[in-house]
Amino acid sequence: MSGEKEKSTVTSAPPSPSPSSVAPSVEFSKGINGLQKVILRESRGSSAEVYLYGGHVTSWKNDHGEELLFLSSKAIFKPPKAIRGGIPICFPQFASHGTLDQHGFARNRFWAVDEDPPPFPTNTLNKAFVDLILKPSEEDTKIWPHSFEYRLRIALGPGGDLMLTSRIRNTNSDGKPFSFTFAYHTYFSVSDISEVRVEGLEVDKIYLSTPTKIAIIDHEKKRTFVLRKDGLPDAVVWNPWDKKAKAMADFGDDEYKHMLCVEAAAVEKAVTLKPGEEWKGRLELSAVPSSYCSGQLDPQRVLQGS
Ligand SMILES: O=P(O)(O)OC[C@H]1O[C@H](O)[C@H](O)[C@@H](O)[C@@H]1O
Repeated sequence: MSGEKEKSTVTSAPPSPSPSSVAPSVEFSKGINGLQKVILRESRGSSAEVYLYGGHVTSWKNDHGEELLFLSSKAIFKPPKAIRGGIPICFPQFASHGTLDQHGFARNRFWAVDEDPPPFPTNTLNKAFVDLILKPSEEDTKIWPHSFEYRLRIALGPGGDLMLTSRIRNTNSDGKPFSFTFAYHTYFSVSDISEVRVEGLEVDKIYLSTPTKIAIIDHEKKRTFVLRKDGLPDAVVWNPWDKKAKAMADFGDDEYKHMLCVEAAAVEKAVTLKPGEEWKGRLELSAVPSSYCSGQLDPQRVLQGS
């Protein structure tokens, strides 16, 4: 990892009361290169780290302290470069499907802590969570001429499940709708890419209308990641493999062996919101002992040229 050492500065109170003896906690501290990060801890020991830069989850550990996400040892924690690994947010554009830079701009903007988010229907008791918000700057509206409020809740459940909920609202005052594509570009940490199966899929493909549950089976680790998604019909599977890995400055030559991106996405059909309308897209990740099997993805139903 590049840059300065991390240092802890501020500790906040837990976000909600907990019936268990050790309450879930939320701690604000300085991470790499002094960038602000939030550490979520759950009572049984699992944890997650979120950088305000990008609204980016960089770490998710189970209650044995094992890292479940891949983060490149060469990740550059310096704007405007997006952090390589963890869970980058691709918004308002996935990949190069549009006029913006690859994957849009949400992943390289500074998000703020949302002090007073509108209520969530879900129960937050016993969860460590943080609410972030992104609003466009004047510069952003020059490249994407729309006004929006993007609220992101990142929560760690009592069993160590990681939940990301995005709520995106059109706040245009000119009466105009806007459309976007989206992905949670999750980098899973795997023992050895040759020992991993995603329901028998190939890499660098966009799978359309997938099941809402996807299993990533790591045979060597005897661990299965279960991805559940809502509001996100598609899934992207990506690994750069050897040649592309060598060409990427922020990625180690051999690191492709230890990562796999499976991305819950809305790509085929852009989401369109009228002023005042809100979209919700949810990702829930859990890591369970193998072997788990969800529904099969259809290798015939892929978006060509992805
Ligand atoms: O290098 P990035 O801009 O982070 O993009 C990384 C990758 O993201 C997606 O998964 C795309 O399908 C890939 O084609 C792309 O290379």
